[in-house]
Amino acid sequence: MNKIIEVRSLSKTFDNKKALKEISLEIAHSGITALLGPSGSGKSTLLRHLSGLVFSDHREGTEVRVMGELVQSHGKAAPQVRRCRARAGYIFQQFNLVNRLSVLTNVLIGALSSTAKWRTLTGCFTQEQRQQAMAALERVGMAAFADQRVSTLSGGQQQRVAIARSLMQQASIIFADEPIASLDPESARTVMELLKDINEREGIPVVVTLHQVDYALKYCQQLVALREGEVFYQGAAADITEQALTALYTKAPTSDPMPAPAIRPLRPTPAFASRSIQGQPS
Ligand SMILES: Nc1ncnc2c1ncn2[C@@H]1O[C@H](COP(=O)(O)OP(=O)(O)OP(=O)(O)O)[C@@H](O)[C@H]1O
Repeated sequence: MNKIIEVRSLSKTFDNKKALKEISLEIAHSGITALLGPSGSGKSTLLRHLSGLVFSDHREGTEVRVMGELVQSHGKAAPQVRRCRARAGYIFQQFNLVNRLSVLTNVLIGALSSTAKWRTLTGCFTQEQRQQAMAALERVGMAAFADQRVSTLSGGQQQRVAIARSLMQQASIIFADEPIASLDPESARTVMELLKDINEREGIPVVVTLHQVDYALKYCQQLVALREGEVFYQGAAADITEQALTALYTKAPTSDPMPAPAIRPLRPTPAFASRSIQGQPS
C-alpha cells in the first residue's frame, strides 16, 4: 500500500528548545491516525510540518512526504508545497472560520485555491460551487444553517462547518489539530463520528492530535505517540498496552505523573473498558 505519511529524520528547534528530535515515522494506513502525547510533546509541531506550514531545522536527510508527495526536505519547502497545502484539509481547535460571514460562504472559501482570482476577490462563486458547498453542508448535517452567520453557531456546529470546508476543498487528507478540545462530550462525539464516517465513505485519511486517549482508542486505528519530541509508540491502537499509556504520560522516574487526559470509556465495551490509565477517574 502507498504510504500516507513518511517522515525521515525530522528535527525542529525553537529558540534552543528541541521540539522534535530526529523523528522518523511511516503511516501506511489510510484510516484515522491519532497523534498522542503529553502537552508540549510536539504533536502540533509535527502536524504543522506535515501540512507544510512549518519547516524543519536545516539538516541533510530530512524529508516529509504526504500522500507520496514531497512537502519539505532539509528544512526547505518542496517546489510543490502550495499544491500539498491545497490538498490538505486543516481543522483547528478554534475552528478558523470567518465569524462575520455566512456558513455557506465559509464553506465556499474551501474552493479558493481552485477558483479564478477575480472570483475570489469579488466573492463571485459559480452556481456549481454553491451547489457543491450545499452538498458539503448536507454531508455534515448543517445545510439548514447555510445562511446563518458563523458567529451564531455552537462550537460543535462550527467544527462541522470546518469539516464541510475541507470537503469543499476536495482534500485528499485531513489534518485535525485538537478538533474536539473545546467541545462538550456530545459535540466531541459528533465530530469524531463525522470524521470516522468521512474517512470510511470518502476514503480520506485523517491524522488527528488528541488529548483524550479514550477517543483515540475508540476512533483511531493507528497511534503515533510522542514524548519530549521523540516517537514513543507507533503502531496499531489495538496493540498499545496500559503500561505504555501510563509511561507515555509519566515524567522522568523521580517526578510526579504529568497531568494526563481523562480516559473514561465513552460507551463501555469489554475491550474498551479494559483500558485505563492509572489514577484516572473512571
Ligand atoms: N512557535 C513556537 N515558538 C517557540 N516554541 C514553540 C513554538 N511552537 C511550539 N513550541 C514549543 O515546542 C514544544 C512542542 O509544542 P507543541 O505545541 O508541538 O506540543 P503539543 O504536544 O502539541 O502540546 P499541546 O498538547 O499542549 O498542544 C513546546 O515546548 C512548545 O513550547
